[in-house]
Amino acid sequence: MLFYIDDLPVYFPYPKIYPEQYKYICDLKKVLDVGGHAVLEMPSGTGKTISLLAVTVAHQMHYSEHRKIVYCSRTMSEIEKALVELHNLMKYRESELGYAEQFLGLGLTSRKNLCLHPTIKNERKGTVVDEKCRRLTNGQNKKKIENGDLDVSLCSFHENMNSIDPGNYIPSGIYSFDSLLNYCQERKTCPYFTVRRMIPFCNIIIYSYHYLLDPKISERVSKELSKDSIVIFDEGHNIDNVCIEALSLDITNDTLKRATRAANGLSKAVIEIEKNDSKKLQDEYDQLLAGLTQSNNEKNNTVPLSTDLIRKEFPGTIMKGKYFLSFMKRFLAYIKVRMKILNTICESTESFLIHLKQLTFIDRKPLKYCSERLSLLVRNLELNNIEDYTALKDIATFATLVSTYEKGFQLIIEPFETDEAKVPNPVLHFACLDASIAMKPVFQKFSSVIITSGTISPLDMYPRMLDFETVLQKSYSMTLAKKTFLPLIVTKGSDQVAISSRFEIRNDLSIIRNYGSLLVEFSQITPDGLVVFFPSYLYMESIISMWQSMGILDEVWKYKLILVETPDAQETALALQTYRTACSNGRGAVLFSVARGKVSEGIDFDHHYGRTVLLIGIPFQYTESRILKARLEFLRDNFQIRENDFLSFDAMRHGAQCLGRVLRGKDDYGVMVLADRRFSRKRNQLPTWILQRLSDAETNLSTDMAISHAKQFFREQAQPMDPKDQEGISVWNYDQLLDYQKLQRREAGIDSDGDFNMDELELLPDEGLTKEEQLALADI
Ligand SMILES: Nc1ncnc2c1ncn2[C@@H]1O[C@H](COP(=O)(O)OP(=O)(O)OP(=O)(O)O)[C@@H](O)[C@H]1O
Ligand code: SF4
Repeated sequence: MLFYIDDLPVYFPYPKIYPEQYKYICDLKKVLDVGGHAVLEMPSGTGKTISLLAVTVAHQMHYSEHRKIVYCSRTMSEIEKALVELHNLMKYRESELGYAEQFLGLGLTSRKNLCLHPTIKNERKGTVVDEKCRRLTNGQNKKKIENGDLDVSLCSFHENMNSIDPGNYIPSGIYSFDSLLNYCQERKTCPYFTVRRMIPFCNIIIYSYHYLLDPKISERVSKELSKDSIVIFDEGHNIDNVCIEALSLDITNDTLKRATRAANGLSKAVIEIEKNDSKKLQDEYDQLLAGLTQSNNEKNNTVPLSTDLIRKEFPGTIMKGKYFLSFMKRFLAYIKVRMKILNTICESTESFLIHLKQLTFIDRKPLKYCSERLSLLVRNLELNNIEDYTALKDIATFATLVSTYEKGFQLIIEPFETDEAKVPNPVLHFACLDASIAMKPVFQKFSSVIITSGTISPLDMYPRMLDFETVLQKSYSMTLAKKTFLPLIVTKGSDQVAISSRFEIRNDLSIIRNYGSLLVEFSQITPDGLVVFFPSYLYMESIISMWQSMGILDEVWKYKLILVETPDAQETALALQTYRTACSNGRGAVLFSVARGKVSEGIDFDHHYGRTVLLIGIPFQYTESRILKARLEFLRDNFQIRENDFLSFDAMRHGAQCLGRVLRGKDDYGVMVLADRRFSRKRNQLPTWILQRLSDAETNLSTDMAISHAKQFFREQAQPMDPKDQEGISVWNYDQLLDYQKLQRREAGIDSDGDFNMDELELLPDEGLTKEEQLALADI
């Protein structure tokens, strides 16, 4: 359907629209008009993706600024899904407009997924694909390969692109990853570089958060995006964790061993080359200077520096390869000494650097360049076995990060892996505590950033944690013609003993038994698929083994097949496949999974794949973790967010994410069981759309009461529903949409005396209205 918001024609590729979609689109338009950032919560499965695309594409195509759209999503499958929706949208626009618009929409993922090189694409690790590709595509190496100084052949897919104009690597259109690979395979060009180099020419680029949030990557991939681009973070409820992970790393004894081995190997290689091919080292040195001069002049293009000045500016200790390696060995030796401890140490980056300087005379400045310096050395010395250098790369990254950021980080050195361990196995956690560090450049650079998700309550937590201001924070409710999902808070078993996953009591036999009978009863009454979420793997394992000894699993087995999520991705994929088969063939299945795991974040259990979701306990983080403690302290001191507020916000957002898995659209239905007595108190932190459907009578149920509510719900859902019943309530056809718009106009046009304000009415555009409506308005 085509409708107008003010003067903006919005093409929407479905014959009907959900009321919340329309309101979401209107708000997005306002945000784009005024500029500024927004946090929006839209119920799960109500077509957030298409709404975002429809309004941003409409905005881009209609207004002269033609603002580029940068759409960030979390996983490759979600990126693919967005590309499919975009493809449908553009096809619909074409059919309505009568011509195909010049529009390019591409998705970017790693080289590992997009490489076509016959041997490199088979490498298992992404880092190896990256490094091998860089060698074949790096300008200087290319010269050497062409001169015969380097014994490898260039990547033909990359070379073939030289004869094509950068704007013509791919014709306009929307390309899913498969169609991109097919097109490039045919033309013998590289899909990865096609997308990277086409970013300036794209109308919309869809990629993962990291390309924008990770400073190590965004500098290379996203620097050409213009300030007025519209940036969208879909599924943004976890954005703070993505920011933190991008700037955190762990160093273990094993990392140190491998890094030392790599540094020794590199030193040997340098000595060898010095003897046999000293020109190579001189070349490496010259390249470093040339590279530094270029990057410096790109960054500060007003004051170009000469190579001589750069030489003075750049720390001499790491200028030449061999000096740099002895510098790295000194740094490694220092870390080794620091990790020989028996008690946990927490310190700031500042105190780490002071201590480092006192003991080793290493300054902050050379540390800053370590990461870049090492990459160049490994690349230019043309060493094979790139995997051998990954640990050294981690150390160099650590050196760069620790010397770059002064605040918002903590070094935590723990002597033992777990609290019970007796044999030391130290870990150095370099933990970023401040998510706003990675977000800051994004908010500074782009004028409109939209963070949206199905579960992002409480909304005001995000502007506080990420340190930005919004022009709009809004949570949308879900319009339903009949109750299609039933949230139930179960606080006690049928024997009236309270149930909870609280650490102190979670292993009580009565609680385990009550959780067990809840599971048995729900397996009995749930048609097809039942998904159970536990707060952690540890708890899931212990409760499963206790259920086994109590005979509970045998009982569940009578009604459903039992499958379990594990940390291994392949095992989990197999379990999921079997789960789906059992749901489809009528056997029915239970899937045990964990909140914060892969299943809870990215897998949809639509229709019969998920008729009940059972949340066993509140998924709090492990509060004894020192990293978490440090983060809580940081949030309290800097953003005035109290520890408990953050912990319960974090647990509830992950809980809500699990609940949302089973409701994937208006025609879907399911029961959401929140089984922990603490949910009763914390229910206000649930997303508005869930809270609105939670009646007071369902917030303190025992197992038997919950079962009777659920039984009745399933019975009602089994009655056939006429889709017409939904019309006007949870879906609007075109006429109903116009009625609503008219109503809105009327409301806007009524002045304080209750009369129509004719001036205002005259200002309203009459596009989008039928002839009769325009006449009716004119009559008024
Ligand atoms: N107006 C509509 N009419 C019919 N189907 C629609 C409509 N809007 C969206 N859909 C379809 O509904 C499905 C769910 O949409 P989508 O995945 O975008 O939901 P979502 O809000 O992003 O959910 P989540 O945030 O949980 O991923 C999609 O298959 C989409 O094509
Ligand atoms: S240029 Fe493209 S095809 Fe060639 S190695 Fe790199 S990613 Fe693979």
